[in-house]
Amino acid sequence: MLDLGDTIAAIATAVAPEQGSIAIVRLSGGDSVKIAHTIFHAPGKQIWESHRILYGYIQNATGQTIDEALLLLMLAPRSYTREDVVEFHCHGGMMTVQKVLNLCIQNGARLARPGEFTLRAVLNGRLDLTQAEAIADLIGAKSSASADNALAGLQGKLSQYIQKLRHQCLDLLAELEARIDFDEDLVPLNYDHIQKQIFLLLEQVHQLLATAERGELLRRGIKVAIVGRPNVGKSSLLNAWSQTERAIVTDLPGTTRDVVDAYLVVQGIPVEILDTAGIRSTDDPVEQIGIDRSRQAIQKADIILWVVDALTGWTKEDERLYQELEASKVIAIVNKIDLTAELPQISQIKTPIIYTSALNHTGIDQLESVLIEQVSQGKVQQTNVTYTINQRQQTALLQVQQALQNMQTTITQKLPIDFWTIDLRTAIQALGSITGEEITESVLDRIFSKFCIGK
Ligand SMILES: Nc1nc2c(c(=O)[nH]1)N(C=O)[C@@H](CNc1ccc(C(=O)N[C@@H](CCC(=O)O)C(=O)O)cc1)CN2
Ligand SMILES: Nc1nc2c(ncn2[C@@H]2O[C@H](COP(=O)(O)OP(=O)(O)OP(=O)(O)O)[C@@H](O)[C@H]2O)c(=O)[nH]1
Ligand SMILES: [K+]
Ligand SMILES: [Mg+2]
Repeated sequence: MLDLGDTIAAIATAVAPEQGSIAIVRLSGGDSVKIAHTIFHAPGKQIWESHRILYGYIQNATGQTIDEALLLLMLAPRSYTREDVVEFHCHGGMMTVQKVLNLCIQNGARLARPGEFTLRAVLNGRLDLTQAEAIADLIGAKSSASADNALAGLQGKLSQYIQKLRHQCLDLLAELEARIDFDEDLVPLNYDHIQKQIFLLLEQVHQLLATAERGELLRRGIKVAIVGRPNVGKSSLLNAWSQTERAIVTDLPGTTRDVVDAYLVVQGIPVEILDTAGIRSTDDPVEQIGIDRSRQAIQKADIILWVVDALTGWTKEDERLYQELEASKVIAIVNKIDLTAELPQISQIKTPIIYTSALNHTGIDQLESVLIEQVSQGKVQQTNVTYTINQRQQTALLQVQQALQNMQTTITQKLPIDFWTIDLRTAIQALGSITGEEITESVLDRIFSKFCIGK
């Protein structure tokens, strides 16, 4: 399944027509250098040494030149995968890299699966699992804060913390096992001291678990749908907020037909905003499809901005549609406050209310802070740690927490030490699964299948 003996090949850079002045094809494995010698011709007296760049031509079997290129050689173990790695730095675009990749395959390499270079880096001990997961996060980062967060993971901050916890558990296990084997020769166990140690371990686990929510927000971001009756200023709000002219604005109700999206970053969290067609009953089949899409956007969104016009306020129709929504997901927006000195009071709803003028760009700051408050709902705790855990790591840490809590009970009930160690071993195993010290192939598959090809 892992096929570590193969030499793998992939395009390591993004492939797009007429884009990317340089593109990289990468080889890793025992035959990399042999394949490189076959297809790459370096004129003159250039030396094939590790961490050197060679200049030359990539040629096919008939001697035809495919590209003028640079070759970077990184010999085992001084490479990303710790295997022999060869990179061809070719011309960009679509055709050349594809031809060079094919040439590598014809000469004995196999196409790499998604994440397979990084998988090899893990299996060869250069990265642990948390670092590999951080690499996928770094590539996928949509805000500077999420990139910083991923980089902290890549630099091993999270894995050091987990290793420290695991070693504390292992030390405790050793102490307990010594009692099982040579009870008579040792001083009696100090129960209070052991309970204290477990308490401290649990506190650290709790600290880590508290980062999960923010981690999820940073990685995944949030989706916000702007909805409401026609002409209340939904598209104007999208434009004002994103400081673009993404959406068409006119004074005609029913202007927006399709869902229009814009992307921005709020307090480090990537936010996708969806502007939707105004909801009303209509005979126009095109408008009706747009309204169906508004309803789909409502389903997909984490937060719904329900916009009303300050002049008309909260109408019966608003009330009817609002009843269909999940109130905890809604923020009410009273827009066009520049048109009236008397702001409508909306007493019917428990949802937060923000007053804006898309025309004058007012109320946007307040909208942002209420939005972040709403999505985190106090669950995003500010801790002094820079890294965050992902869902897989959270699941494992919850197992650790459960096992340590079980152990507390076992001790309180004065059960024999053998029972304590069972719980402790469970905790140790779960901690090991986070960094990859104790891991199964199916877990590896699940993690690396989410990677892009060439990484
Ligand atoms: N062209 C290119 N750029 C790249 C990568 C790459 O693989 N190729 N990387 C891929 O992710 C990242 C850099 N990561 C790398 C990590 C380690 C080694 C490496 O050769 N390490 C050896 C040698 C170190 C040394 O000589 O001191 C080692 O650690 O033993 C290379 C790249 C980002 N940029
Ligand atoms: N005075 C004032 N006018 C606004 C404001 N926001 C929007 N408008 C105007 O209201 C009209 C409708 O704005 P849109 O942004 O197209 O409204 P919409 O909700 O997207 O409309 P549909 O897509 O048709 O549902 C336009 O003439 C806007 O210029 C505001 O804050 N103040
Ligand atoms: K409109
Ligand atoms: Mg609109």
